[in-house]
Amino acid sequence: MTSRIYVAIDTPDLARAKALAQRVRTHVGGLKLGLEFFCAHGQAGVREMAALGLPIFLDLKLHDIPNTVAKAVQALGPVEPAILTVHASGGRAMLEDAKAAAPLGTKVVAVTMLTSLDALDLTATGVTGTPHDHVLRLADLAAEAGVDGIVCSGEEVGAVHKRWPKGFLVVPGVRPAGGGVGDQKRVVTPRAAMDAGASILVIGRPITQAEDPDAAARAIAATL
Ligand SMILES: O=c1ccn([C@@H]2O[C@H](COP(=O)(O)O)[C@@H](O)[C@H]2O)c(=O)[nH]1
Repeated sequence: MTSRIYVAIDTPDLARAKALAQRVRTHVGGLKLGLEFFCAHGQAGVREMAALGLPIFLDLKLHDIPNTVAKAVQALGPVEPAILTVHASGGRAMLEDAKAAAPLGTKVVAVTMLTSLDALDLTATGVTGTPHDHVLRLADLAAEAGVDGIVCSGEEVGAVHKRWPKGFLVVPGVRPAGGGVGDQKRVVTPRAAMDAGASILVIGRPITQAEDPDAAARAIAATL
């Protein structure tokens, strides 16, 4: 069975990105490339990573007015990522236009509340209510707009899965039991996220910063 782990290759170093991907490829289902990689290497870099033969998750978290996001999604069309992120808080029209502009085979998923934020951070941005409520509100908006799914933490994924059983639910901010959390605040274990209904997990540093990334990926995969 294909692994549900997408490894976050967060580095501006193309050679290191390729080497990491090659080391862990038998234990992961795809490669997640984010802002750090894309700002350094753009679409040419994405193509080089895609040539390794694993699905590409392009995590650019697009967030702008509908026309600008739609044009950006269109411009990304040639790389045909398997998954592409936009921010749910961009609003319904932006989400609809992003989905309409994406290639047919690309899942557009909407980031709800970053896993690096907690309740205090949310309040500080002027949003009232709990992270749970906020994520569910944005998940409903994403479903109504017709995108394929959302990104949320493992703390909310169970509730979202109940409301949107067919939604493609992406969970980052996962950490093996006892592992360092770094800048992540809403964290669960990989197993807990899968049990709650995650479609895929995004895992970066617990694999890429490990002394032996291959062994780390294998150990995490064995818990699923
Ligand atoms: O809410 C979000 C959305 C995206 N991410 C991304 O996932 C990885 C997580 O990396 P770790 O090293 O496992 O913390 C990273 O690329 C983020 O940009 C997220 O963490 N939270």
